[in-house]
Amino acid sequence: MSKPIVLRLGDVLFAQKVWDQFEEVAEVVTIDETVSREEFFKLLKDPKCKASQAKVITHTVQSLPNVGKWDKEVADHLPDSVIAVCHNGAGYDQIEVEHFNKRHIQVSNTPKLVNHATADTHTFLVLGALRNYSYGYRNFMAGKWPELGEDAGGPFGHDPEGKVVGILGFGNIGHSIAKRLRPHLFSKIIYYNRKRLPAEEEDGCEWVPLDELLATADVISVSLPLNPATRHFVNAETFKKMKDGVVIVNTARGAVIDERALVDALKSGKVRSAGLDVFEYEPQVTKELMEMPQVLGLPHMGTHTIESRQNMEEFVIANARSAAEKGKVLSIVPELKDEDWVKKL
Ligand SMILES: O=CC(=O)O
Repeated sequence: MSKPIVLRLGDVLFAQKVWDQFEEVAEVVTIDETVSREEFFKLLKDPKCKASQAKVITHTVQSLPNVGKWDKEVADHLPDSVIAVCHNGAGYDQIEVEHFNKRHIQVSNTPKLVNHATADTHTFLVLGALRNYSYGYRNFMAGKWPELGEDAGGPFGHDPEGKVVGILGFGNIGHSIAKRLRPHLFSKIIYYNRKRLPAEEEDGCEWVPLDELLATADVISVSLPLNPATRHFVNAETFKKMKDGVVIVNTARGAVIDERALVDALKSGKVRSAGLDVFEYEPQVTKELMEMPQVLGLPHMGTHTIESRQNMEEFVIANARSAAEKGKVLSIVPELKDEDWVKKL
């Protein structure tokens, strides 16, 4: 019997050994992540290219600049043989799931494995933004300490003790963030999800209505996935409802916050400082945001550790293997879980 064909779109950084093991049971066809969208479509239709008979496709964000979003056009170009797209990442906003749903193609992501690294990054940004480290660091790196004196001109920051943290989006990563923030002695950690969690899943945090979170949190931690319902969830109107001098931290997706409104809120002082790992138009960053000393920024490094990336790559292979061998991925994205065709798999 011939081996199922797995199309790998994108580079392997850490999990080559596991890919090699997978190749004992699957025929892996690699397409370089630099392939253009048109070229990718051509390969999918070319009967001489094994990609045209793929059963499973693995996908990384590295292909995004060239192949672009996985939208209706991509879904429509996939051969009928494809049953699953296995994405490497917890966030899968690059894939418009509804179009794959229509074709009964499963989409999987890599939840949970990113929790620790993302929550560590988040904690760094919360403490750094509270303490105004970005001011001092920028001046320090520019060699201005001698001329600017104490702290190289950085204004005094704030201690976490006694402050309220409000987590927007209390999922896996939100829980990991709460765990890491608790030892820093914030007075209270509150959260907002559309649905309140059962008490035993709240980890000592308290659900509050959205407006109450906005009005009472000293630090707002953004941990919502990006989808049509959460795009610009934080916008000019929500900023108005926040405390004056609030600190905003985002390690989820840039577009959950309206970046233009954030710039205005930082300019007016409504937002005192921000810790940002993600940006609405990344890798482009609004110039004004980049230049503000009250912004502690990172170039989307939330999961940038060897351990996390290795775990994620290996889990993509586990998903692909499960799809190739059993017809069903291990971690189907939540939007598809309750679909009848998925339940029958
Ligand atoms: O941004 C990182 C991820 O989605 O895993």
